[in-house]
Amino acid sequence: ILRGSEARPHLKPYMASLQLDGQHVCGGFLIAPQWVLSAAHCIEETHGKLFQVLLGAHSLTEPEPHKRLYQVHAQFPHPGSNIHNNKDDLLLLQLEEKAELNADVRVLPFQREDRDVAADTVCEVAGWGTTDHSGSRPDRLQQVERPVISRDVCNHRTRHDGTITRNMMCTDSRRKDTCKGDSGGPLVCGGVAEGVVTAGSRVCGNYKKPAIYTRIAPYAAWIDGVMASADA
Ligand SMILES: NCc1cccc(Nc2n[nH]c3ncnc(Nc4cccc(O)c4)c23)c1
Repeated sequence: ILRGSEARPHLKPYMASLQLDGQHVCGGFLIAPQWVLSAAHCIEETHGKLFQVLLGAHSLTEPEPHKRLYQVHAQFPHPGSNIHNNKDDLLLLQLEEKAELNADVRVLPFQREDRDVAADTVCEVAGWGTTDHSGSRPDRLQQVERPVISRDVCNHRTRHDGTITRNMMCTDSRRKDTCKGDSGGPLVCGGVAEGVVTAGSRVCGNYKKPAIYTRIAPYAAWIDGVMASADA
């Protein structure tokens, strides 16, 4: 998160840190006791490495009462996702067991009504992603508020030039923005997860490249289907 601020500890109890060999690589969030939603791009280059999910954390290193690392029982990247574009950039992770829910570990509801969030709506996004252009990584969860921009503005020739589909949404990226390691985290508008951070052009903090999110509502049936079909 570029030019945001430290989140109030444990006030975003749905936040997950996806870790490879003990290092934060992506965000994610708890959508059900045994399920975390993140971005499909987050499992690139994970072959053979230990992939774990940290819940209940504010600091990535300090001991905290309800912090716990979960093994991943199964991973379900969306079948339409691929490494060459941002389409269907969603990942469902089934934890080895149901997370113990408490003050620091809570499920976040996601939007099921497939209707665009109005432009200028101020939403918030949090993560342990890089906080500057030199790639500094924070120990404690950061957050930033960002206004939604319309798909038409985001698709302008000088912005994302028509690549933003109706399954995506954008927020203004002038100065304050998401960045490397924030992928997979939720864009929260009015207490509901409306989108999932996708890297897109990977540019951070440049107003000409607005932040892109995969909208969740169009995928509600896929999410429900995977959760229903996976073994208990
Ligand atoms: N703002 C959109 C967005 C959301 C999520 C992730 C991202 N960026 C990135 N995702 N993956 C990456 N791998 C390498 N570099 C990256 N961005 C980067 C790194 C250093 C300086 C800088 O200005 C930008 C990214 C960008």
